[in-house]
Amino acid sequence: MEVLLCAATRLEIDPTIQYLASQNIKNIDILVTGVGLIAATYHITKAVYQKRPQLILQAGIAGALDTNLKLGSVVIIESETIGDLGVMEQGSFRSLFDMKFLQENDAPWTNATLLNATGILDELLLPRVKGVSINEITTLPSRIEQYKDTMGASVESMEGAALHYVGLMENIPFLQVRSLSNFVGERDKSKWQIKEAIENLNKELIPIISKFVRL
Ligand SMILES: O=C(O)c1cccc(C(=O)CC[C@H]2O[C@@H](n3cnc4c(=O)[nH]cnc43)[C@H](O)[C@@H]2O)c1
Repeated sequence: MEVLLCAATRLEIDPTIQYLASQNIKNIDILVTGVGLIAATYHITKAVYQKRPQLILQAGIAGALDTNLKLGSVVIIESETIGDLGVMEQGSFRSLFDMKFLQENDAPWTNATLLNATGILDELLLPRVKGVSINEITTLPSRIEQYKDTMGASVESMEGAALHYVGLMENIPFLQVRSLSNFVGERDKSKWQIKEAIENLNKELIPIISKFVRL
């Protein structure tokens, strides 16, 4: 099976890149997309057309919106939304669905979410959560509540929805794996656990990859 493994930054998947190189494993393409939805969408789409992978894995760190989640823990994403695509009007946020630019089940959306219904999640024992992707890293408490309460999201990233959108549109199985480096809204980086999150993410990645590819 040809697998495309992508991340926003090389640092996030560097231990896995090193491992794959040390084992001389060739049927996994590595893609560093850059940070953000636009860069991720462009680079994933380009790689899909050039390589036609049978599985796209996106791995990275993320912020936890749900304070019951543990920093450093690894989760898989069952659905994605885009948190800040719309308009702030009279104190409340209206999404493209609220504005009627999109219907909730227009492809590739299912009930206004980008759902991973490929069955891949069933093969893994990791906790499943809902993700929200944003362009502007969230700091406002009211926004955090909105993403949690209105969108049901537990984790926030800047690229997840790009993977789900492209995977669904191109009918390619995909999996988003995230490790929680910080609580959303916490800008004091001394309280982030980036090192632990990257270590734990990469510890999970090799067993996940080996489920789909002979290593
Ligand atoms: O500061 C560092 O040492 C460092 C090392 C590796 C990666 C980073 C990043 O900041 C990566 C940005 C990447 O992480 C996701 N992310 C992480 N926390 C959040 C958050 O609270 N809200 C949104 N996104 C988050 C995001 O997907 C970025 O691509 C820093």
